[in-house]
Amino acid sequence: MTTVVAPAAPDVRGGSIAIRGLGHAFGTVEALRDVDLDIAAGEFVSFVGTSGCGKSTLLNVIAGLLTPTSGTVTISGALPRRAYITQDDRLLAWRTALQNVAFPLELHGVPKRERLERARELLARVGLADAVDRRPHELSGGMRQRVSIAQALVYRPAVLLMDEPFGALDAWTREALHEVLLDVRAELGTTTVLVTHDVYEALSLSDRVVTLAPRPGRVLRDHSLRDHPSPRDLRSAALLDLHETIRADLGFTHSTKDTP
Ligand SMILES: Nc1ncnc2c1ncn2[C@@H]1O[C@H](COP(=O)(O)OP(=O)(O)OP(=O)(O)O)[C@@H](O)[C@H]1O
Repeated sequence: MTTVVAPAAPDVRGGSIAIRGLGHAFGTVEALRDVDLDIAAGEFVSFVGTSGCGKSTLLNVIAGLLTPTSGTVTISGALPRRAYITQDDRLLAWRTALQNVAFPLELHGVPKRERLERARELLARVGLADAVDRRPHELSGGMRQRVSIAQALVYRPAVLLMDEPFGALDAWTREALHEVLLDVRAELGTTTVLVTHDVYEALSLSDRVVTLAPRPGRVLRDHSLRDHPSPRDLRSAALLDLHETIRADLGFTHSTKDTP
């Protein structure tokens, strides 16, 4: 799903996110408790944690789709443009890939020629230049997900929220999309929050990896990767050590280094 929330001045770059004393309960299920987190404008932060620890709930609160039971989320900028990508695409079945990608621009009155040009450019970046005229049912799951990613990026979001966007993709497509994401982020200064189960993915993309503890979900640790500039060698001793530390945060006791 891709939601574009609000238009903003064209020069908006990034948007900082301040989370204070955040808690959320679904009835008797306490999903989040006392989450305090600051994400700077332009920063790339990943949330990792075991299944059910509250990652999606936290992202949904940041997206404004859920009202927290307690605490606040403040995103800087008057009306920062936010885009949200989940694992399931929500493309419009009767529209071509090009028309789907152009759709957020259409909603905000961007002239037709410009919106189609931008949509075409984004589709080319995600490797779908040859599929612009196909409708969703004529695309594979991975291709549909790439259309969703292009649709999220076409609007040049100040804040990009992603919930397992690459989970269903093959390794090559995933790697290619990582590069697109890093390039777009470098160009636009987009503040990016990624929920992922893949610790390597988090380590290769992020400025910070935040681990969450379950029941109730809360911030366990906040690991900075500022000292590891991109592109990163995930086989370097320092990153393998950090991978182990994050696994230990999540309660895994067997080291991947022990695996023959
Ligand atoms: N709509 C809902 N109603 C009731 N409980 C919910 C609802 N959504 C989430 N929960 C519960 O809140 C907790 C956190 O769920 P959430 O989906 O945020 O976890 P997650 O870390 O994203 O999990 P996963 O990695 O498996 O996607 C879980 O115990 C879940 O069962």
